[in-house]
Amino acid sequence: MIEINDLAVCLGEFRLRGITLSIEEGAFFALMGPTGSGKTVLLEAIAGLVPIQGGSIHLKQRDITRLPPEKRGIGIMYQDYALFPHLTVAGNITFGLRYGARDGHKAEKHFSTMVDALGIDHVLQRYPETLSGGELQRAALARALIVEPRVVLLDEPLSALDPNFREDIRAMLGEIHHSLGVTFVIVTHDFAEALSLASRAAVMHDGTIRQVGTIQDIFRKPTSSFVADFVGMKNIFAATFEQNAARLDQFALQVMGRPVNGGGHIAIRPEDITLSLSAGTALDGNCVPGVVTGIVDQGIFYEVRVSAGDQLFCTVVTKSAAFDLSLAVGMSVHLSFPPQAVHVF
Ligand SMILES: Nc1ncnc2c1ncn2[C@@H]1O[C@H](COP(=O)(O)OP(=O)(O)OP(=O)(O)O)[C@@H](O)[C@H]1O
Repeated sequence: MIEINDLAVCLGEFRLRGITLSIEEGAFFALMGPTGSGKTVLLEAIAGLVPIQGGSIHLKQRDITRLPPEKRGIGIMYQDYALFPHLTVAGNITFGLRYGARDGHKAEKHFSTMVDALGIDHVLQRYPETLSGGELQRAALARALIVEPRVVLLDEPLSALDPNFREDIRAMLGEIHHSLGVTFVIVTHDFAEALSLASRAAVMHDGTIRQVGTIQDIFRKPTSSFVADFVGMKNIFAATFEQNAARLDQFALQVMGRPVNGGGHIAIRPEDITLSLSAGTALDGNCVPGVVTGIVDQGIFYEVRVSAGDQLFCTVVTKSAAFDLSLAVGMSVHLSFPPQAVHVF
C-alpha cells in the first residue's frame, strides 16, 4: 500500500537515491542500517517533511509525493518524541487535530479510546518535562495516532527508554499494531527489536537500499557482504565458485548454492561453526583445520578466533565447552559446519 518508486532526496551533501520499496497494508516494516545511512531522511520523505527531488510515493494508490504532511494520513513519532514543552500532554496529543476538518464527537471518542489503550489518562494535564520515559513514549505515540493515520512512522521509538522497560513497551507497540491494523514503519538499530516486531525489513547504506525482504531472509540469507557484515556474519571471505564448492585460497568448501549475481563472497555465522579437537566423521559437511589465535571473553560465551590457511575464522564456544576442551591459544582445532551454513553472494 506504500509504493515508493525511484525516490531521490538531496539534503546538503547527503543523497537518498533510487529508493524503490513496497510496503504492504497493515505490515510492521523495519528500516535498518548504520548511522547516517538515511533511515530518518526516508521516513521524513514519506511523511512529507523534506523536499523530494525525484521519484514518487503512493499511499493506497494515491500519489502523495507533493502533498503537504497534514494531508497524507501519516503519523510520525520521533526518537526524542518532539513533544511541545509548553503544551500539556492532552494539548500535545490533540495538536494535530487542528489541521483538517474532523467530526468533533468522533474525534473525542477516538481520543478517549486511545488514552485508555495507552494508559496515559493520569498524565493528560501534565507537561512533558514531568513525564517518565515510558509515559513520554506513550504520549508521543498517542499524538501520532490521534489523526487516525493509515501509516505510522516510528523513528527509534524505544532507544531513549531504560532497557528494563524497553521490552514492555516493545510488546505494547506490537499489541497496538495488531489491534489497530495500521501500517507501522519503524527505524531501529536493534536487531532484537526488528526480529520481535517486524515481519519485513529494508537495510540501508549510504542513501540506498541494499536489501529488502523478510526479517528471516535478511538475517539468514544476506545478498551482499555489506548486509552480511551488518547482520553480524563475521566470517566473510572472498571466494571463487565451481559447481557446489566455494574455493578460498587454500581449501574448498561445500556450499548449497551459487551466487546469483556472479559475486565472489561467502559468509558463515560464528554460531553455525562447531569447534572440536579432532576432524570427526561428518561426511556431508565442511571440516577445516586451524590454530586458535585468540579467545575473547564475551560474558556467557567465548569468541574464539581460529586461523585456517590465510583466513581468520570467528566462532563462539560456551564457557563449559571451552573448559572441557582445555581451549588455549596455539592449540590445533577443527572447525565444522554444514554446506547450508555457508551463505554465498
Ligand atoms: N536537513 C539536513 N541537511 C543536511 N544534511 C542532513 C539533513 N538531515 C539529515 N542530513 C544528513 O543525512 C544523512 C542521513 O541522515 P539520517 O538522519 O537519515 O541517518 P540515519 O540513518 O537515520 O542515522 P541514525 O541511525 O544515526 O539516526 C546524515 O549524514 C545527516 O547528517
